[in-house]
Amino acid sequence: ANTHNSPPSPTRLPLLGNLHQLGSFPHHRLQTLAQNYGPLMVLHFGKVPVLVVSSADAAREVMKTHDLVFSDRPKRKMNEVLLYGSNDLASSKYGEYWRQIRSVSVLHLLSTKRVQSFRSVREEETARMMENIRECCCDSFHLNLTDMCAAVTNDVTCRVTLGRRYCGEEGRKFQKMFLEFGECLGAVSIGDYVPWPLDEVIEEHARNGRDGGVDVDSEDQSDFVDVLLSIEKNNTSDSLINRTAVKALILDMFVAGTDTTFTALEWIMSELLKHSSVMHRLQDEVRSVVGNRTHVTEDDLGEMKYLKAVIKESLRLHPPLPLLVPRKCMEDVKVKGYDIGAGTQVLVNAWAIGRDPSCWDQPLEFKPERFLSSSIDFKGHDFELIPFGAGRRGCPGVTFATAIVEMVIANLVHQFDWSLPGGASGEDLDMSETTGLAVHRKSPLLAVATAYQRN
Ligand code: HEM
Repeated sequence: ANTHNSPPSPTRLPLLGNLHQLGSFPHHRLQTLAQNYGPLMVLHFGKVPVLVVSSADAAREVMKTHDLVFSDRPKRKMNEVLLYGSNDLASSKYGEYWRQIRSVSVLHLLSTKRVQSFRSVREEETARMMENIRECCCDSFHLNLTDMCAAVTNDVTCRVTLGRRYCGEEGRKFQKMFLEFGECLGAVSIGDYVPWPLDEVIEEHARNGRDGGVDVDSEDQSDFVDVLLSIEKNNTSDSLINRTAVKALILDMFVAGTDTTFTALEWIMSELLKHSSVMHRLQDEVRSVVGNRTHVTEDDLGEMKYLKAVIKESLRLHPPLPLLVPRKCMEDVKVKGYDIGAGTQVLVNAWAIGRDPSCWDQPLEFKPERFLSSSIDFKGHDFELIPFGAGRRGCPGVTFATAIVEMVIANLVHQFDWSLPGGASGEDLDMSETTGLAVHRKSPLLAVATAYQRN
């Protein structure tokens, strides 16, 4: 007898499968489909079966109970071409190579200790951003906060990974490259290899002779290229960290880290501009912690409970990667009584889970207060809030990202009062989303800053 028990599936077309049902905002359509078919359903993208996970409970089954089985990533043609043949961390298949580069990242690049060692970089780049705003904030000048958030994220990432900022002509070269790179990742096919100035950067580091001479465990401020070259040079025979792995890992920091972090900043500022009472409560907290000093330092952040609640609430409603990063099932497995076959791809709809009325009271309201009396966090233990994923493949950059986000937001609301151009009311702010891997605001966030006068 056939005992195979597949999750429910919407009817599909012979060739497209369910692809035609996804529309421009797959996370929205998949939420609607899940309301009819349940928190575990199987769609077909062409011929490929895709398990779509849409509740906290089902996400826990996939990313905790059966995490190992679901720790692979689907192979994407684009990654083979662009990301040094899937040698990067995010798209690497589950196995020994992934284990080694993951452990290098977690221990040496993204650890709490390493993130703390770059405190002065975040402080300087945040100060530079505030200075730029101060220069513009006269006569109701409209700032493009979207661009400014992108710039600060990019500058911090450049300094931490490559050792310096890239501005002017050089900066444009980098920016153009990332732009092309992003477009290619979304495209169906590309003709040629994307030119990549990373070779030059690595050569420069090697010429300066720091490779091999860095204590990879120390708290000194070696950039990621230095650390990785050291690890490469001091290789043991079973190490798989070669020059290609070094490049792929550096690239990962930009591809996985910058667009996501800057998206988070952009949505947080949007929600604050939309909800002036939340903005004022946050400003009260930040200004009372900082007292008479001119700016927020990282030491102040620990006391800012409401700031952390604002960030959580924004990531709940606007996870930068609404469907996380696809996973792949490595062997046949039973999940909540359903049979899932090896090779099935997996999408977790973190966006829908963050808005699920069975987890959240008034789910569509922006109410950071809900987190003040709750221990729910986004570190991958509470499955109703998983903007960073969870488990073995969960985001290793959480500490790195939150350090930037807290610092930038705290300073933005401490040093300035904010309003919308033309005195528009927050309710009128357009919150439309773009389509794409990371979901941005459709229109850039324009705002007017007024320097805050301490008395
Ligand atoms: C707000 C900012 C960020 C968000 C929302 C975010 C989100 C995510 C998500 C959803 C995943 C997939 C998790 C899973 O499959 O369970 C991921 C993976 C990853 N993230 Fe992040 N991320 C952010 C910032 C960063 C930063 C700053 C870095 C590095 C500097 C980073 C590096 C990575 C890497 C390397 C992976 C792949 C891990 C693996 O496959 O083993 N992320 N991130």
